[in-house]
Amino acid sequence: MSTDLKIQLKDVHKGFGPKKVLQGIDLEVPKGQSVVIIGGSGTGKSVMLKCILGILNPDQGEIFVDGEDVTKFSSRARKKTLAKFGMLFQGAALFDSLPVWENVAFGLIQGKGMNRKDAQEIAIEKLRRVGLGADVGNLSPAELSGGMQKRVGLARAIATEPEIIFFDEPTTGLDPIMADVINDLIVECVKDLGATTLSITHDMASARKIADRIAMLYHGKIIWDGAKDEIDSSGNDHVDQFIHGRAQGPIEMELLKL
Ligand SMILES: Nc1ncnc2c1ncn2[C@@H]1O[C@H](COP(=O)(O)OP(=O)(O)OP(=O)(O)O)[C@@H](O)[C@H]1O
Repeated sequence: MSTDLKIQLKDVHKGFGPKKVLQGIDLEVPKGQSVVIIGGSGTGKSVMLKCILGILNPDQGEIFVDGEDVTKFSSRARKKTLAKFGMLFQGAALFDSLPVWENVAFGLIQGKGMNRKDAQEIAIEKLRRVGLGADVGNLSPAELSGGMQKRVGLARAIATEPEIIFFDEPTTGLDPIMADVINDLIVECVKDLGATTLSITHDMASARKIADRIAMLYHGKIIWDGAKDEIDSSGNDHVDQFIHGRAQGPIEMELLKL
């Protein structure tokens, strides 16, 4: 594998019983690039991310992170690799039992063993980076609006200054303007860090903003992969239907089968 590739999937398959979800995924994410995976509900976007993170084991295929096949890792080696990742989950996934600053500092304290005082300082700096004042640090996540929670989730994702960041539906549940604000922040923070990112979303406005490259997942395979500027002239009917959100077209209604 080329050293310029941060993440590489080769012929990855994953199913659950008779249900085939991933059916030969090939994907390359070069260092410093932001790739967004689009695709309908239930097409396997989350399953793919979980395979890369080692939460799920693929049935077949290889997944390289920095040239190492993570599917063959021991749990200790996997933990080391996970330390390279930051994640912004759908719905921000914050712990209501912890104040905001401690949510942001979680990876620093638990993952890196940093003392609480230093971790708190970094957390407040990261909160500031995403437009939140130090006072927000002492609130409970339950006291925040959805947009603020996403900011906190982003601050947490960048707190350990990871080499790779996964964004899982980063704009879900936000109004279009707040979504755009979060997209801008994501782009800025990723640029600051020089991070490599892999994101999944249904939101084409978000994909267009945060991606260098877009890949579309359909029926277990990447059916189109190109620079984001090429997506409007992809020449692929499935891609066209998806990006224009048309009910009619070659894509079957996956929902009917779920
Ligand atoms: N642990 C599991 N056990 C059984 N089936 C699963 C499991 N995880 C996912 N699936 C199935 O795999 C398929 C793909 O799910 P996945 O969550 O990856 O879809 P997705 O593309 O991320 O969808 P969405 O955009 O709606 O979040 C679904 O049919 C789902 O039911």
